[in-house]
Amino acid sequence: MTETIEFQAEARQLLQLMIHSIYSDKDVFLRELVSNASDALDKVRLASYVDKDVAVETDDLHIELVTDAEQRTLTVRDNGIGMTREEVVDLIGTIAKSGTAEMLAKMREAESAGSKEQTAELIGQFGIGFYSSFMVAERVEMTTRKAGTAEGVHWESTGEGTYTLEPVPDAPQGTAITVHLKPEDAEDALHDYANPDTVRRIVKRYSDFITWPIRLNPGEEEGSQEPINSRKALWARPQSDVTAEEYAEFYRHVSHDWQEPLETMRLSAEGTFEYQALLFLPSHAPMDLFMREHKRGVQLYVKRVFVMDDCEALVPEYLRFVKGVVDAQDLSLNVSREILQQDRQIQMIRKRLVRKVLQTIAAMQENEPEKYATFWRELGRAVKEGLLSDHDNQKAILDICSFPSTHSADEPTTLAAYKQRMPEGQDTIYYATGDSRSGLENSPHLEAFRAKGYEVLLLTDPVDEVWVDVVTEFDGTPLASVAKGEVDLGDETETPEGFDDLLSWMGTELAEEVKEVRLSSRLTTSPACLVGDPGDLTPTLEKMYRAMGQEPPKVKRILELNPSHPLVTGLRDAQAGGTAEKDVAELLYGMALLAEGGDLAEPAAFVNTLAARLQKAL
Ligand SMILES: Nc1ncnc2c1ncn2[C@@H]1O[C@H](COP(=O)(O)OP(=O)(O)OP(=O)(O)O)[C@@H](O)[C@H]1O
Repeated sequence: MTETIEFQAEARQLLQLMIHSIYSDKDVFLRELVSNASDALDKVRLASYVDKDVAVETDDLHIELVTDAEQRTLTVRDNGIGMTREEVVDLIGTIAKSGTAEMLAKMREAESAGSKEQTAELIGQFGIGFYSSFMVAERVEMTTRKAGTAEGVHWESTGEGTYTLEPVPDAPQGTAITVHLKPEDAEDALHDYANPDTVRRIVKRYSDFITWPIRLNPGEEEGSQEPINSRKALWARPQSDVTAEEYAEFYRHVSHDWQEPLETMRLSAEGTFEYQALLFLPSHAPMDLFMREHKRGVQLYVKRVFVMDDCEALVPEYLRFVKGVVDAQDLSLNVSREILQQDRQIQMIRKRLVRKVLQTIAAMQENEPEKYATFWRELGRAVKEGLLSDHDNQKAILDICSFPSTHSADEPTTLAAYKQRMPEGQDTIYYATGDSRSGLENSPHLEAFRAKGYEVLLLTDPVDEVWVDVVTEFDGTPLASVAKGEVDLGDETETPEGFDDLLSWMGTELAEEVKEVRLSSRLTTSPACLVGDPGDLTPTLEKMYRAMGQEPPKVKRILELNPSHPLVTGLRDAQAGGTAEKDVAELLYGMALLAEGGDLAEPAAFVNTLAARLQKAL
């Protein structure tokens, strides 16, 4: 009985992109199929270790490639874990990946802008796996049987909207995918994938490191049982033996990222806790970096046997973009994720891995500033989370951070470089936090700092709002917000006198809005600004809480007045003469709020008060 089922909407859109083949390098479809087959073999071996009773065959695990020039087909077969009917529907008929909708939206944008390269780049970042076979196929057939189950299933589709499913009583364990090839088209870089030489070349190029034997046309006379790949685990080979290209291919295999890695790292330890690791930094932020369900972690192997993907225990959250493999010698293959979190050996490996990554970034910063700049632009936002969570490495993380500042419009600065530029008399690193650079640059809080020639860090990432409360100094120099606490810029000017009555009058009039009214030493041109106490929530943080659906505690701030501003001295005199009115105090407060880019609680009331005042002045 054959069933016809529709692809999920996102899957349909992705398939259309494949069929109309926006990706120029079509050979990669074979890499994707071989990569999936290799994963399936890893899984079946693990299943047999974990549960000795399941009826899985693990005798001759391998991948088979069969070409048929007459029928114009290429078949990729594995005797791995296979899929149940439900899994076929869930895994092949739908795309469960986070970020799909976003990626498709971006892709439509790129397409309507006519940028083919950009579309290809997006799809490369996303990774498309099995669907890439539709770049070269008129039709794809798949027969699969889940290891340990009795019945298989046959899947077939032209990629246009629907697929069919049919039970297969006598399917072998694992998955066979037959690609019915489109005609060869040299101009479109569509090679003859029914030609064994072509297939051999592609496997050598893209899949040589796959540890399972890949056999080409094994049943035939000219075919043989000899694998066409060299099967060496890259992380176990001497470093000098492995080429950059081999690393890059392996990176693609473990990360599903089609772009080159930014950095490759090797580490190993001998003795009681023996392990080897091969790690990569990506050259761009993965789609799901800031999504709740993002993946984290590297693959864990035990004595060359794959144990799990995304091993969280090996990588802290803030380094979730690190990809690669850790191969440990003395762990049980049966380990669960929970046990791993407690395992001493894993904790030690994790510690070293973190140090290695931080050192690699530091070296990049020192020796390859452009590469570092790329890294920081793409992934710095995640790294900064470590300032909060990884206390032991806080200093090392601070060292590799760079921040936009008033020093340069486009080049961020490290804290060390900031310190070197500090003029005589400045003993604090100043920063401002907020939504946008331009908002911060124009905020009244910066006035006195600018006047004194003090550089200010302009921190606009959401995470900046949080780590600044935890990190209080860098190399012995305190960090301070320009919008919090009292500032002492070391000026010898005397405290202006005669404002006490004004301050207490305004304090009373604005008691609903602010907790204190005081004179400011941070203003040169604006009449007033709002500041917080050191532990207070900032307005941006308040907004972030609201955006997450939480109502933060109401924080009253402090209104600071510029004693040399005519509006302030005028109001002082009016107050002394008994003619000051509450609405002027409210206007001053509203102006301070607007100047820092804040939102008025009642904009209409503010405008009415302002209009009435202006009328009087005309
Ligand atoms: N040969 C196979 N044997 C068993 N399961 C497979 C096989 N090929 C694909 N699958 C299953 O289908 C899922 C989807 O495969 P697909 O290639 O589309 O994406 P992926 O490999 O998960 O990720 P990516 O798209 O980034 O390559 C896989 O995660 C796997 O569970």
